[in-house]
Amino acid sequence: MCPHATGDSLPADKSEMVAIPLNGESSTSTTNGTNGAPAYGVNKQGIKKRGTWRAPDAHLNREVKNPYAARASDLLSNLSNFNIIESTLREGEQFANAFFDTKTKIAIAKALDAFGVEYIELTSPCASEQSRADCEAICKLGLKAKILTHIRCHMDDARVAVETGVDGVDVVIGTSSYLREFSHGKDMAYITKTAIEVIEFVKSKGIEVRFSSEDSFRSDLVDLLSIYQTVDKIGVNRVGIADTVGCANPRQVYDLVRTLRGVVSCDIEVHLHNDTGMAIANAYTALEAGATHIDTSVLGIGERVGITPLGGLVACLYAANPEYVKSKYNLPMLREIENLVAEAVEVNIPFMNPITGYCAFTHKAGIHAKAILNNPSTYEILKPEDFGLTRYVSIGHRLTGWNAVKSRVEQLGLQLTDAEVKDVTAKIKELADVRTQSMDDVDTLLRVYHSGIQSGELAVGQKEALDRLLRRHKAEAQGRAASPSVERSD
Ligand SMILES: N[C@@H](CCCC[NH3+])C(=O)O
Ligand SMILES: [Zn+2]
Repeated sequence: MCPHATGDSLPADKSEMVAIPLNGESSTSTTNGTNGAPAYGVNKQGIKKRGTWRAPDAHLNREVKNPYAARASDLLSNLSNFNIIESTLREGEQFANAFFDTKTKIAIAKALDAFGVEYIELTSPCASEQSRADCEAICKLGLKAKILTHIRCHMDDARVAVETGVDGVDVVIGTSSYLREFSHGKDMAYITKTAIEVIEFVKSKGIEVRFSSEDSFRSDLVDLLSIYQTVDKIGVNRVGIADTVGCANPRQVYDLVRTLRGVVSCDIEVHLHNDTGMAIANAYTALEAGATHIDTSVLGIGERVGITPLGGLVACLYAANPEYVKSKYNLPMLREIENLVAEAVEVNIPFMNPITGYCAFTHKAGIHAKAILNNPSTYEILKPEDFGLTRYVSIGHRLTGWNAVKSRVEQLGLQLTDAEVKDVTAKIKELADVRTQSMDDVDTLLRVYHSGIQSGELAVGQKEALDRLLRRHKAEAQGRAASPSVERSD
């Protein structure tokens, strides 16, 4: 029997886990609710004890260290085999503040291509004459990414799209009763007939074609599966699911994608709006359920609050499989792309943005700082260096700890004992109770403290002596600022 099954010996990272009994259960009847196997370890007396957590499939005598490790259903998962359809130049153009001139569109397309997205989706050439010209210009750039354009499910649009030089055409039409009744006014029979016509026409031109419903999560499931099955049979390359109003939750996304995966053999794309903040989670779960393509935009810009953001999705998928994501994309380019788009649409990068938010790699609390300095993985799931960024430990505040201060002392090349570092840390906290200290303030304090110790004017615990040294330093600095001529040698 593997040691974990006895509950006596656990991997170190599980040793602090507490087995939580379900209501009214006896220890021996504890099950995981699916196969009758004990979900939690029991000792000989049948009493659950601290540290007796067991993986649900431990009864199979397998060495299972990670409760989230792959299960049979994970064979569907495309977390390590997906494509990004980057739609900043289509969905993103629908952001209220977006206006992209040709030069900006080309700069964004080139940056996305250098980052490594598999597809770039462009506004319909039927939207305006400039949109058509820009689409043609981007097709001529010779990028590695495939270029798609996005059209209504209509032959007039399809005829224009196939002449632009794109690698594929993304066709969309509303299927929910809301959109059928209040938007285009067509029934499912008409939609199906037109979809077949458009798909066969685009295919006849030798380019990719995707058929997507719109407002999929408020569409009738039978209608959806039936039209997807029809277009799959005539050889569509991808079918698309769109959470157009951002109403779906991860379980609904999993269920719909999983069901569709069993019905069609073509690729499955998902397009997820972020109205309730679910867009990244929904994209993740769509991949788990077997989706193959995810729509993104830089910073998530799009209609209303937009769609799955490229950076957030990359962060989430990096956490799932860092090596795969690193091998696929030029991660250090992410910051440049986000800055480019932020500037173009005149917004700031949100402070809580994954990866590039201004404090994404800043550690503050003393306990965190100490652990981070010993091993960054303690409080970081993303490695800043993989994104060309740097970790920062903030120390000029009342939550600071002496370990973080010691690290700064060493960076500055100062020699202080641990007792002295603790002493100067107390002073930082005292000052930070009045106002947060800048890095400059902290460095000055450390230098003054250090020279006081060196000269013998200061010893641990001599608060008044330290205050005197600080006052003297301040006066000298002010004197230098008031009479700069004393610095001159002539
Ligand atoms: N922006 C539209 C189009 C979706 C097409 C899927 N890529 C929507 O959210 O429904
Ligand atoms: Zn959309």
